[in-house]
Amino acid sequence: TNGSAPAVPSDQYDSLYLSPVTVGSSTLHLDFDTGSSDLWVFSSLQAQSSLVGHDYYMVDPAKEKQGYTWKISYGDGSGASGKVYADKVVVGGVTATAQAVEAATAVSAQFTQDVDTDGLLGLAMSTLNTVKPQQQKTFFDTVLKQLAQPLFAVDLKYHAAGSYDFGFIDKSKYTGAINYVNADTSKGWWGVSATAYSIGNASTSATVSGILDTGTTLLYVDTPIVKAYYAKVKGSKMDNTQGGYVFPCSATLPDFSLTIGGVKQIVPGKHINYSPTSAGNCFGGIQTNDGIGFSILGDIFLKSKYVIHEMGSTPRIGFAQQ
Ligand SMILES: O[C@H]1CN[C@@H](c2nc(-c3ccc(C(F)(F)F)cc3)no2)C1
Repeated sequence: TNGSAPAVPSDQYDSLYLSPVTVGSSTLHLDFDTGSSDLWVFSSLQAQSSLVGHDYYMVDPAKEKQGYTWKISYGDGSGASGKVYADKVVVGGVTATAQAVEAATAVSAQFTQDVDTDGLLGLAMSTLNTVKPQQQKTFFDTVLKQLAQPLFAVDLKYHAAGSYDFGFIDKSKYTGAINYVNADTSKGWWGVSATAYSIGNASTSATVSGILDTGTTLLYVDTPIVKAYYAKVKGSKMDNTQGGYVFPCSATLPDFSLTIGGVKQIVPGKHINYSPTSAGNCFGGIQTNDGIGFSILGDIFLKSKYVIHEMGSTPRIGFAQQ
């Protein structure tokens, strides 16, 4: 079976995208994350006070994987931990009958406060799964053999609902050719590399290696590239209080592109105005990766494309223009 689930922006800035998932007998709204590999949910194991505003998984003790635990932390210091159950998970009509469901016993304040997010569904390689004593499969790995094609396609949109397709490529969601490159999955992520970047009409040769990450809001690249970009934005500055580059909301933002597989993957300038700040200017969608040594191609990069993640004998990534 194949299937498709909507990806709905959680707020007016596309901070994250939420998709409906049936877990056991509950329907939750999860953040599909191609940068991690745990399917974890808010659950009835938590204190009632932590569940206010959230949908949550009613655990069935008979389905517990006795002695299994999980604990995960994310780039921003948020995180969660808990116990593991084997239960039915349905995404867009695609059913995993005994999927490892990681039920939270504790979640960080950032998650408790984000009342729209009821958990995450990881879509990176299962080698990054945090369950002990035995690593568990992602939803995608669990359903892989029942899919017509071993792939899922990501169609995140700018200030609009998009979708995640499982097992098929939807021709109505893109124009032009799909440009495929091999994926570097050796570190557990969907890794790609670019041979150049461009700011407006000016192109610069550079090696930009990065991971595709639907769970990260912005586009994080090496500092010299960030500086070169905002040098083209009048009135922009690095604002440490706001935690990144900001600019006047009226500024005209140049397009940015990364050349992947010989094809320029363009991020429209409009997408790079992420949100207004509390200080009356606007926060950039391109920010520095703080020298972590690789780029994070998050939603700002992804939301103008249809991106196919194919787990064939050689993992590939296909880019097409929305
Ligand atoms: O680890 C990397 C894998 N992908 C990135 C990711 N980060 C989150 C996240 C979602 C929601 C929240 C909160 F609700 F604000 F707490 C925090 C982090 N989801 O994927 C980082």
